[in-house]
Amino acid sequence: MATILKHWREAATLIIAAKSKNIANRYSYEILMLKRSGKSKFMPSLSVFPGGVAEEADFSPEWMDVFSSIDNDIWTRTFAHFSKVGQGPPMFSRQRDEHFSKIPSEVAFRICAIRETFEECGILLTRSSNDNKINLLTEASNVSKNYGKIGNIGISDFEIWREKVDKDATQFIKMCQEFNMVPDIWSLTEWSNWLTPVTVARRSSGTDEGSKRRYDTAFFLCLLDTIPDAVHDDKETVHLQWSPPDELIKSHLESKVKLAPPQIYEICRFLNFKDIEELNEFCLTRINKRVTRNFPVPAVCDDGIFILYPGDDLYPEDPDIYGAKGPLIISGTLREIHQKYPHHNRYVLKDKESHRDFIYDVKFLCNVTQGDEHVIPVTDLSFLGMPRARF
Ligand SMILES: CC(C)(COP(=O)(O)O)[C@@H](O)C(=O)NCCC(=O)NCCSC(=O)CCC(=O)O
Ligand SMILES: Nc1ncnc2c1ncn2[C@@H]1O[C@H](COP(=O)(O)O)[C@@H](OP(=O)(O)O)[C@H]1O
Ligand SMILES: [Mg+2]
Repeated sequence: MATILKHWREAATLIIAAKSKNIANRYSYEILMLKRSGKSKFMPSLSVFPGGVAEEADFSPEWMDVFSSIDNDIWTRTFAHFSKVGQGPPMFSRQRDEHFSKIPSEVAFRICAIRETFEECGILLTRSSNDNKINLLTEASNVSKNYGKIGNIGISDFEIWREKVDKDATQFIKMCQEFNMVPDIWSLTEWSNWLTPVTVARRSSGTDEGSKRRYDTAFFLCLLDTIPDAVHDDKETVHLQWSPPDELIKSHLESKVKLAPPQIYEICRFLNFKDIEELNEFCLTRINKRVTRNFPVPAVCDDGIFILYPGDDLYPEDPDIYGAKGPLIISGTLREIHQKYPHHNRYVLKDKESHRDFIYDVKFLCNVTQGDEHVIPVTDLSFLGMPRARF
């Protein structure tokens, strides 16, 4: 069914925000980050949300039976909801082989995100038939909380199944059958979608055959009412941390944590929500909304390099997603360009004057909403003691 396409691979990632015990924090929740191994071919040593490449097993028609055996009525309504929720970005709406189209891709990529999270950090987001009420996405008016549910399979089975699922994704179906449970797809909000830029893929693969190192990634968000036990796998991931969004950004700016632009962009969106309950309410407003794909377009100007995102005045009408054309060249200095084209959704990577990466918030400029009505990232980090953006 080709989750490995000609130009990129399809993947899913899960942002987990859990209610914090530390009431002294400015933000009432903490976000889970996993540091990737230095041996990883893609984004080595960077901190990311748990996630990875989609497998055929995530799209298996066997999931139909697994879900309907838990609660046929809820599965029927959930299936109906996802089948008519509106056209999402291409990775959700594209045609697949019939065998892999039996469950909606909105369900399959949620299964992928939940499976990868279980493999990489041991958080198991599942519901069993004993969990009396599944909050139905389709009945938003009746739902006031959409927090995730952690499954319990007993300590002795836990690591055995984690290992099995890591080796073979079809084992996730077997595990759900064995313990009479289903992935808690209902608690995952579709949050964003990022397609890796061509230049990044070329850099990390070392060749022009960058398709293995490009990902069309569905980002989901799951809220938890308490911080669960979690341990990194010590293979693909070497460190695990929970941090409030402001501390994560601060750590990044102080070079204590290395983050890539998509993760920075997403964490800066969270800076809009101080309380996890505000975040929950925002998620409930997005139940019937779809995200648009974020395809970053690098641009070179007289004194620097920056990345353009959709909605920016300079974002191309027909972005070069296959990398056939050269880099976008824009004449003028960064300062001139920021003033001449005032609708910003851009990230300044380098300025030639200082011959180093920008630090502080001046890096990241966003003052436009995108087509999907999502919140925009907070870019003025002066409340963290960082200098204000200047041009
Ligand atoms: C796709 C992943 C979940 C990792 O998959 P794996 O199988 O290796 O575990 C993860 O990489 C991910 O979350 N990707 C989505 C974001 C992405 O593609 N990042 C690339 C960042 S680089 C960038 O945006 C431009 C910056 C630059 O240096 O030019
Ligand atoms: N011990 C380890 N150290 C570094 N990378 C590892 C690893 N074990 C697995 N991986 C890499 O993690 C990726 C699988 O991640 P996921 O399951 O999240 O999709 C694979 O990358 P490639 O797909 O680039 O080969 C695999 O090579
Ligand atoms: Mg991974």
